[in-house]
Amino acid sequence: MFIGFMGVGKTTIGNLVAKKLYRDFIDIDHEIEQEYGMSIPEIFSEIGEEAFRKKEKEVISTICQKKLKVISVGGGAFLQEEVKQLCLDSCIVFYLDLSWGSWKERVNLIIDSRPVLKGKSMEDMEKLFYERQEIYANHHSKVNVDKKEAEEIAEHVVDSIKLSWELYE
Ligand SMILES: Nc1ncnc2c1ncn2[C@@H]1O[C@H](COP(=O)(O)OP(=O)(O)O)[C@@H](O)[C@H]1O
Ligand SMILES: O=C(O)C1=C[C@@H](OP(=O)(O)O)[C@@H](O)[C@H](O)C1
Ligand SMILES: [Mg+2]
Repeated sequence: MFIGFMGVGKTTIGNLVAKKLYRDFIDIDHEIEQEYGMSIPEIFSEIGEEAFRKKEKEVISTICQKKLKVISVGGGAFLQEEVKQLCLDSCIVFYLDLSWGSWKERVNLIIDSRPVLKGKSMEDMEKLFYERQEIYANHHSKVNVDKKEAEEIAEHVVDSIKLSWELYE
C-alpha cells in the first residue's frame, strides 16, 4: 500500500508496481469515483468531504481484506485513525516521501483535481503539507521520491518487496 501527500505519485507508482509484480492495482479514489459515478472534485462539491471520508473508510476496510493486491490510498486517508491502524495491521505500507521544494514544482499538475487544495495560497498549502507529515509518520517503509522518475521508484519498491520475500522464504 502507498501513502503520502497529494501528488507525490501514489497512483502512478502503485500502478507501475502492480504491473511489475503481475498483481491487481486498486486506487481507492478510483473505486470511490466508480461507486458514485462522479469525479473526486464532483464528489466533494456534491456530497461533501465528510461523506467522502465515510466512503473512503468503508472502501479501504473492504479492500484491505483482499490479499496480493497493490493499493494506493488518497493522501487524506490516514487522517482517520481507524483507517491508519487497519492499513498498518493488514498491509505493507510504503510512504512516498517528497520534499516541499519538489512538491511545489509539481503543484500545477494536480491543483485542478484536488479539491482540498482549492482556493489555497502557497503558504496555506505549505502549512498543510507539513501538518500532514504527522499522519504518515507510521509506515513500514519510507521511499524517497525526490528527483526520481516514477519508473525508477517503482523498480526500487519492487526490489525491496522481492528482497523481503526472499528473507521470509
Ligand atoms: N516521480 C515522478 N516524477 C515526476 N512526476 C511524477 C512522478 N510521480 C508522479 N508524477 C506526476 O505527478 C502527478 C501526481 O501523481 P499521482 O500519481 O496522481 O499522485 P498521488 O496519487 O500521490 O496524488 C501526476 O501528473 C503524475 O504524472
Ligand atoms: O489528501 C487528501 O485529502 C486527498 C487526496 C486525494 O488523493 P491523492 O493523494 O491521490 O491526490 C483524494 O483522495 C482527495 O482529493 C483528498
Ligand atoms: Mg492518487
